[in-house]
Amino acid sequence: MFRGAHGGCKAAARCDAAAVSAAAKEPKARAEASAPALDVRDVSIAFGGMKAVDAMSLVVEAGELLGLIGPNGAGKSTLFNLVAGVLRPDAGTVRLAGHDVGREDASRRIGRGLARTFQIPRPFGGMSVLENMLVAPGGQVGEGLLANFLRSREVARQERQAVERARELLEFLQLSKLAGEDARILSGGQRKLLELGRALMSEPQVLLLDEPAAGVNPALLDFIIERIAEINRSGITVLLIEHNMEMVARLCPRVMVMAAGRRLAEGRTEEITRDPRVVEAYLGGAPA
Ligand SMILES: Nc1ncnc2c1ncn2[C@@H]1O[C@H](COP(=O)(O)OP(=O)(O)OP(=O)(O)O)[C@@H](O)[C@H]1O
Repeated sequence: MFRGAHGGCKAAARCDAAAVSAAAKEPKARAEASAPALDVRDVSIAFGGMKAVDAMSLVVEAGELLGLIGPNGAGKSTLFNLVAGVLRPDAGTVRLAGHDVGREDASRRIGRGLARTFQIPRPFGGMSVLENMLVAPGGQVGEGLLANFLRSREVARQERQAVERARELLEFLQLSKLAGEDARILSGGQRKLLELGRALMSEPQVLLLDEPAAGVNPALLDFIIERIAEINRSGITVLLIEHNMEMVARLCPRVMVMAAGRRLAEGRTEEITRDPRVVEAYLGGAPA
């Protein structure tokens, strides 16, 4: 992704959908044509007897940008962890492009085209912004060390490609000027952008975004919304957890609402956000 035939993103604002996604068009993990990008069925997990996710089902069609909303503690991030393979469900199935990934760990799921961001981005301090981009997803720094050890022309070529891709993504995210800076100097919003860039490095087909607007100033918020829209237009399926309803309204034609671990409502965003049950859940009432 973001390494299009045009030779990269010379101007971030012009980094269009064609440049955005080689990945979405290159069928890395070739999907069954009709299968949803993500299909979660009756998934549950309990922590110490408390059901954080309770028989939750959710379908995201290929190319869709679905919002996942709900009050604090509803189970949204836990659901992401179940989809990403960080947590194993007590019951239920998770399918990516038709493949049951229940037995696969997080790195296998990344290999199937799944990527995610975290609610609180934690860039590697002491490393530059560019170096952060080059750390394998999940922080597998060891891969870089091994690559150094086994250096060959092929490895060197792959590394050059990765650096090129990282630079294009930084351009796309307007972080190029900061490429050589220690990632610790980034603002909250810039950290969110770096997190997004790191997720895009693996050329995902399905992207899970956990509150990309949290702690972002209004000026940067517009830019992040625009970039997420561009990523989705490139063909990448997006599942977006967000409390910022402006972002949800602008990006998501459809939303799923969770409360107390369960699906509370689902449908067109403008209708769902007016649904009295949803309003009640946000005001602290328990779901019916
Ligand atoms: N590892 C864990 N151990 C114990 N309880 C957990 C764990 N992870 C989540 N929980 C609990 O599960 C419930 C759901 O939490 P989760 O973070 O998934 O909610 P959320 O909808 O993402 O909330 P928020 O919008 O505040 O991020 C909460 O009660 C939380 O305290």
